[in-house]
Amino acid sequence: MPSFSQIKLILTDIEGTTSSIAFVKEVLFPYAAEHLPQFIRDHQQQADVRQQLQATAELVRQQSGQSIDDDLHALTQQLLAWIRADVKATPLKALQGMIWQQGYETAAYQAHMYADATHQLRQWHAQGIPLYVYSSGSVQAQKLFYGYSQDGDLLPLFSGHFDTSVGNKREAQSYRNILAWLQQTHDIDAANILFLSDIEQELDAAADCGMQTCWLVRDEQPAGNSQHPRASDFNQIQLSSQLSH
Ligand SMILES: CSCCC(=O)C(=O)COP(=O)(O)O
Ligand SMILES: [Mg+2]
Repeated sequence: MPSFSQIKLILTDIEGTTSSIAFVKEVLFPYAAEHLPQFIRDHQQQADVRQQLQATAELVRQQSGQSIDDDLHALTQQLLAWIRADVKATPLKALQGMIWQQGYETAAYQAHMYADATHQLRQWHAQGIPLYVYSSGSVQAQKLFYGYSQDGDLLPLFSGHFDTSVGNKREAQSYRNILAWLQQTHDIDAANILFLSDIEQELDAAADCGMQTCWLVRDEQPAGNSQHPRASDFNQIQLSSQLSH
C-alpha cells in the first residue's frame, strides 16, 4: 500500500481516478455530441458561446492555417471531430460544460463515482485536508460533475478547481502554475501536495514540479517500472500521521 508523508493538500484528476472512464466516454461525450449542433445554433449570439467559437476558430487557424471564423457548420464539425478524437481543446471543454448542464439538471445522468473515492474524499475533507481538482474538463464541468454525482452533492468537499486554462495536464509548467496559485492561500511546498491520476504522463509532469504522486491503476496493472507509487483504489492510499495543515 502506498504511504505518503508531509501531505497538506490533495489535487485529484477526475476521469479514471475518482470516476470511471466509461461514464465520460460512453455517457458525457455522446450527450455533448448529440446536443452540440442545436446548442450552437440556439446560443451562437450568447457572449460566452461566441467567445468559445472564436477560440475554436483561432485554434484551427494555428493548427492548419484554415479560417473558419464565420462558418458555423465548419465550427460545429470541428468540435464534433474533437469530441470523437477526445482532444482536450479548451474551447471544446468549455462548450461541453455548458451542454452537460442541461443533462444534469434534467437528470439524464448523474456523474459516476467510485465508492472508494467518495469515501476517502469525505474522510480527507473531515480531517481538514484541502482537496482540489485538476481536470481537462472545464471548471464549470467539474462543478456540475461533483454537484450532480451519484453519491449526491460532493462539491462542498472541494476547495477549488483547475482546468486547462492553467496549461496542459502533461506539462510540468501547469503544475508550477497551480502551485503558485495555491501558495497564495496555503502554507505549502510542492512536496506537501499529493497529485492523484490514472495517466502516467500527468504524474511525470507533477513530479517534475516536485509534487508527490500516486498512480491510480484500477484495472490491468501496466508493465514496467514507474517512479510513481501505485494504488488500485483510494482506500489503499495511506497518509502518514505527521500531517501539518
Ligand atoms: C469534468 S467532467 C468531464 C471530463 C472531461 O471532459 C475530460 O476530458 C476528462 O479529463 P480528465 O483530465 O479528468 O481525465
Ligand atoms: Mg484521468
